[in-house]
Amino acid sequence: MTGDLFGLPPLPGLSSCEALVSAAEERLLIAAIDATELAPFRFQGWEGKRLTRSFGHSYDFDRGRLEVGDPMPDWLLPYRERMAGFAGLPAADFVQALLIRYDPGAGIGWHRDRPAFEHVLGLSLGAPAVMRFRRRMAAKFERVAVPLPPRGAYHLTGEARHGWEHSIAAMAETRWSITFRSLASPIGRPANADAPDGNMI
Ligand SMILES: O=C(O)CCC(=O)C(=O)O
Ligand SMILES: [Fe+2]
Repeated sequence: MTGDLFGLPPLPGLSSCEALVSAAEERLLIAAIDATELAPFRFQGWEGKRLTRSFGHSYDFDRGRLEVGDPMPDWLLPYRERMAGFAGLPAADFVQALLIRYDPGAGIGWHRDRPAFEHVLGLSLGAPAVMRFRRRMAAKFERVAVPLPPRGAYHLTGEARHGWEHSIAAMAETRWSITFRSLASPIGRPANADAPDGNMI
C-alpha cells in the first residue's frame, strides 16, 4: 500500500497498491467478467461505449435513484475482502460491485461518483490506464494524473473522492475494472440529492 502514487504528487484521499492480484487471478477475473452479461452504460437516455454490470446497490442513472439488484456472485467476494483489507475497511460495507469493460475507444468522462456512495475501491485489469483528476481553482483547473497499472488497486475517499472529478481517456486496448462502493449512510441518500454534475458518457 502506498500513498505516494508511484512518485506523482499525492492527492489526499487517494491511495493505491501496485499488485493486489496475481497474473493468474487477473486472467480468471477477466474471463469471469467476460462471462457476465454486460450492457452499455446508460445515462438519462444516452449510451456510453463502456460495458457495465452492477450487483447489490446500484445507482440507476436513467431513473436517478439507488436500487438494489442481484447479489454479488461468489467469485467476487474474495476480491471484495482483499480490497477492503487494503483500504482497512470492513468488506461487508461494500454493498455495490460494478464490472466494467472498456474496449478500444471507450473511456469515462469527467465525473464525481454519486453522493449516495462513500468509499470507492477500484481494481484494474488488462491494459494500463491513467486516471485523470481535476478541480476548478479560480479561473483554471488543477490537474493530477494517476497511473492505473493492471492488477493494481486504488481507494478513493475524502478530498480525492469529493473535491475532485476524475475521468479515463478512451482506451487504445481493452481494460477491465472492478469497483466496490460503500454507502454514504446506511440508507443512502434521497434520489434528488444526486443531480448529475459531470459527463458520465
Ligand atoms: O474503471 C475505473 O477504474 C473507474 C470507473 C469509475 O470512475 C466509475 O465507474 O465511477
Ligand atoms: Fe468514478
